[in-house]
Amino acid sequence: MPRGKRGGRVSALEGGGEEGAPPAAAAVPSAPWAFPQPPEAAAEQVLLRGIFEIGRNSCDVVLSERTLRWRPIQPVRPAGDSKYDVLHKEEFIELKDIFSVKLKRRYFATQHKNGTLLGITLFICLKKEQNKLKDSTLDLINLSDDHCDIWFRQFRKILAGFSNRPKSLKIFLNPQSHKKEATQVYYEKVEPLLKITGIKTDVIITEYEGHALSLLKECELQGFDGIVCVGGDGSASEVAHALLLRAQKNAGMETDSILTPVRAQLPLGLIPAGSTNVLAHSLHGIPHVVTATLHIILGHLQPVDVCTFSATGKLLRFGFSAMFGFGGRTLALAEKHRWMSPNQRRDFAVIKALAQLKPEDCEISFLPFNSSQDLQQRRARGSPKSDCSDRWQMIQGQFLNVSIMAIPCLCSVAPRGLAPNTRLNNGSMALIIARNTSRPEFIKHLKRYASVKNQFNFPFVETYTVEEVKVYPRNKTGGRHPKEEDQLHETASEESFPWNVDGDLMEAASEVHVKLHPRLISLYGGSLEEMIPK
Ligand SMILES: Nc1ncnc2c1ncn2[C@@H]1O[C@H](COP(=O)(O)OP(=O)(O)OP(=O)(O)O)[C@@H](O)[C@H]1O
Repeated sequence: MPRGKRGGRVSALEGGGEEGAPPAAAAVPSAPWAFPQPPEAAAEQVLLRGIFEIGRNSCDVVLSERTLRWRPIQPVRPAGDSKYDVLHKEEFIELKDIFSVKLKRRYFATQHKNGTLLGITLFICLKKEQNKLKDSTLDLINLSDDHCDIWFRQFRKILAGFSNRPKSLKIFLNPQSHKKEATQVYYEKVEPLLKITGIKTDVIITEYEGHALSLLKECELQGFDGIVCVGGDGSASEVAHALLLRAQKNAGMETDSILTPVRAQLPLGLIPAGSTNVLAHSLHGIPHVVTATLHIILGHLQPVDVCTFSATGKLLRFGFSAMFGFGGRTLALAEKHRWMSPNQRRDFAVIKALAQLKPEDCEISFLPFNSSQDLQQRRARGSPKSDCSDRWQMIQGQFLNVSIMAIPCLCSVAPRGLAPNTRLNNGSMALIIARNTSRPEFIKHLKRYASVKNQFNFPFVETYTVEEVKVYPRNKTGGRHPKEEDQLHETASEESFPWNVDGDLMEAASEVHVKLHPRLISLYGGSLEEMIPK
């Protein structure tokens, strides 16, 4: 039955709603955790049926296995009055969008206990435009204690049945992120929602770079259902790396050389509060604090691909994306000017790196992604490495920038993503290479990221879908002018090259080996495939 005729999804319940906004049912396409259509009422077992006042109408309310439906009770109507059908249409919410229930009471000014019962308040998650989630409430008014008690218990029972929702979270908060607003973001927007839901929290305010990493090596995680990071990409990536490192240690693996790492034991939630929030943006389709919080509360989990970065056979770190060449130098310059505001130092670093634009003489070997089922199965069985040795390809030359990305890397300057053809968990990475070209051509390529045009449609840009990459800078100093040398030393230490790994500076002296590990970590978030492109 078409949804429009059946009725709307809690459209009238948002306390007047947003001005000019269409009803939620019409405006909100289904997300991956939503049924595209409400389940047929007839097919569902009815759990409770009763009368509540909803939005000033006395309603016939039906609670079934998956939905809560209500329809205003109509007086006997003149036959054939079709207006009534439209005015008194059925509305519904899906139970999986409810995240808390409370008894609603009225208290007088001096009263702190035993207020007058008014009914039940449901706390629900609404899907809005552009992948945004919003919290809202639905009041079911009925003054009868017995009536409300039965319904309240039933809602509590339903909520307890969502076993994937976290009950206890360990939270790492970087107070220095962006313009130092992470603390305010957490206490004003995140904590109130966690409190309403009854989620227990242990909040740790990080004191220095690497603090979360060192705490996560040792701290007690028994009893926690997930970890949350409040901050930007640097913090998020540090916590993800720490969680994965801990998982390897717990599994008794040598963390120096990890070929097939084990999965992280706890899921990670990312609350975007930094100057760059590429990870959270890629995960949620939007860098929005309430959306991120609601994904955590509702236990929406996404398995996400992760890379290992190794040099001379030793693990350097886990990460989701990397840039070498222009991207690495820009970050190195920005880090040297930390005293500037985040936006200032980013703009300054981009301009300076462009002014000093230099290609890197490199050899790049890569293993192209092979999606064939046979190969995937052989790999799952742990077949020897030699199986794919003949598939390695090698390119060499002068490269301005090399990007290796396991996730789409959505951000404000590239709303479709730095690697728009990659997904969070498609088992492959994008290798994007910009060969040497003139500065104006390279700038044109960079500017394309912000537009809807294809940023890769340049003769000097090559893209590959890969599983592994080895980047070998051939000669750091050979043939350079002394002045160029000085400029290089401004961006990296003597014998190493700057890499930008998830917005963090990583310096590596020799060949860096990047390998993709499918679905290595679970992050709280929606699936980008199902999200609405901007
Ligand atoms: N109390 C602290 N003081 C200084 N640095 C910290 C502190 N806590 C964490 N850090 C480090 O700050 C770095 C950057 O933080 P984060 O990514 O959260 O913010 P950001 O504003 O996005 O940063 P950036 O300007 O680097 O993009 C992280 O690498 C993190 O380890």
